[in-house]
Amino acid sequence: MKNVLTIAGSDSCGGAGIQADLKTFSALGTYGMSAITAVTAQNTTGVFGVRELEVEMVAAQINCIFEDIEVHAVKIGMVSGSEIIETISKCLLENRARNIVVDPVMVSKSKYKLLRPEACKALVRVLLPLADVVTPNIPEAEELVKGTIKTVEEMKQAAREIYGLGARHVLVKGGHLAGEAVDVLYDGDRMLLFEGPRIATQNTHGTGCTFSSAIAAYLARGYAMTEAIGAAKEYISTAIAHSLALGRGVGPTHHFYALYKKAGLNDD
Ligand SMILES: Nc1ncnc2c1ncn2[C@@H]1O[C@H](COP(=O)(O)OP(=O)(O)OP(=O)(O)O)[C@@H](O)[C@H]1O
Ligand SMILES: Cc1ncc(CO)c(N)n1
Repeated sequence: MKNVLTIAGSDSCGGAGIQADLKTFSALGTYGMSAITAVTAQNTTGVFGVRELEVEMVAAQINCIFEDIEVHAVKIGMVSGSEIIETISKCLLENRARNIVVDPVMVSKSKYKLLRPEACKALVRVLLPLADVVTPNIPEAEELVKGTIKTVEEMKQAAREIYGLGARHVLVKGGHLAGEAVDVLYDGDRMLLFEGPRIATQNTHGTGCTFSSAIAAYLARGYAMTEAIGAAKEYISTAIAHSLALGRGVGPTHHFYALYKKAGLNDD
């Protein structure tokens, strides 16, 4: 069994954050562990409150895990503020963490700020150099390059610029553009496209969390980066294709579709 750690925020409605990450780890045959950075009161219609954890508690969670259990990959999601960012970096360096996937979570689909605006610089300076891959969506990539992105060509240009900030691979996700769901990967040398059909659904709560966790799970299982992203793209596409119309807003993706079908269960 390969073990994967998520360092992220809790989403009370279970569609994004820690909860999406752990479901993804399980669905992909890995053992999931978590260090919670913040608790959000959240449902499919929005985010209604956030409480950050004390940095000592964030550090204690991470250190406890590394002291006791081998960690084959780490996914970093919502980090909330600069102090938490510095703490995570220190812990991961001290514990020689490997296969680090950084999802630079900034704003929720419902437009709530999940990263303090002043913490963006710390995220770039401290977390990007640790990242084997960083996975910004279009608004996050726009914030990182301080420009607008409307085409795949502009996604490629942004990937080049973000690579210059220190991550070993940059995956700019095209979920927020119209047309096919195209993601662009740059490794400092090659530019690769990962294409999937755009699925007509409003239920895309937690797609970014799920995708980055799937990449971490496949890296933990020993896949090379390009193969891990390809397999994760297939996983997120299936999870979106069978997403759940839960709640009154943007519903979550379906992590266990194949298992449900095998067990003869219905989504209702
Ligand atoms: N409607 C869709 N159909 C098919 N693929 C999609 C759709 N929406 C997003 N994707 C894909 O899902 C993955 C996650 O990308 P997306 O840009 O949605 O992440 P995100 O905005 O970070 O999500 P989050 O809501 O968790 O912040 C990417 O591979 C993207 O191409
Ligand atoms: C806790 C949490 N992390 C990430 C996201 C992604 O948007 C979210 N909605 N909530």
